[in-house]
Amino acid sequence: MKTLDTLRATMRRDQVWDFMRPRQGLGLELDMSHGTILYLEDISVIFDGFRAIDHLNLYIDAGELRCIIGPNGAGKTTMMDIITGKTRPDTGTAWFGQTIDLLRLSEPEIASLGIGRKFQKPTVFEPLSVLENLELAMAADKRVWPTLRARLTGEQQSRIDEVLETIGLQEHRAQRAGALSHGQKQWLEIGMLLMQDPYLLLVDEPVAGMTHQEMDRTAELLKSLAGKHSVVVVEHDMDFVRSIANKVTVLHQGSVLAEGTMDEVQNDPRVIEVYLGGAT
Ligand SMILES: Nc1ncnc2c1ncn2[C@@H]1O[C@H](COP(=O)(O)OP(=O)(O)OP(=O)(O)O)[C@@H](O)[C@H]1O
Repeated sequence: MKTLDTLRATMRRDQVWDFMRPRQGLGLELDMSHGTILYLEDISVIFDGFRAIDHLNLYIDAGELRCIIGPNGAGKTTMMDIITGKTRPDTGTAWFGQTIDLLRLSEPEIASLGIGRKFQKPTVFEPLSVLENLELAMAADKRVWPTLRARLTGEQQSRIDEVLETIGLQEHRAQRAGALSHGQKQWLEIGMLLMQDPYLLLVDEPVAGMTHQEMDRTAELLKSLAGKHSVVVVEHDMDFVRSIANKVTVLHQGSVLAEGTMDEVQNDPRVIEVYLGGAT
């Protein structure tokens, strides 16, 4: 644990761990009794007169795995930014479950409610081992720090083992994160988010730069998370989307152009015209 102490002394936790903060202190309880975890309704975002999001409506079910596709500039990143509180919409509403108004909460508060975000580039701590990275993610909960300093409790150890198995890095637990392949780093970062047991995971272009084998493994991983978590994946790789998606939402010019199974959206003439073209 010496390395962890050194890191704690040098890093600004509020910067690095905002997205991993434990859900505590807000007194807000997620109510998914209607089966929906996220409601974005009539959302618009205007940047310098340009409508990046235009009357967007999007509903995500509890436990579903949703893929969001769309051409460059369609508003996918801006939509994720609204969910996490990074960007405030000019109009519209964003509810987490039945009762939590996301637009009234700060970015760290939203993260602490159990909305985790994985950006495209992996941001693991390269000098630390896989295990230490997961311990650190768990240590985002300050209450765990005194325990970590001594030894992990049985429960904490089992949680780490469970996550290591989910991300398929059991054999690499002692390996330095910097020595992992690109794909393994991405899985480790997903594992770090899982240590916080998020309700909703937002994943941005998870397979960019991956080998085919890594893509297959990532598909399995994301599919295994559905049910236990709601997962929203933004991805350009159509083969990958086809391999994981039940339901696909196509964004275009800041609103939903089409929604349905991969076959439905791929055969939708409007989608073919603005996005897919001959690319599939
Ligand atoms: N801070 C900003 N100021 C001005 N315009 C912005 C800002 N952020 C995004 N935009 C514009 O809003 C539109 C939507 O951008 P966004 O990044 O959400 O699209 P995207 O679907 O994620 O695209 P990509 O697939 O290329 O990542 C784009 O035209 C972009 O240039």
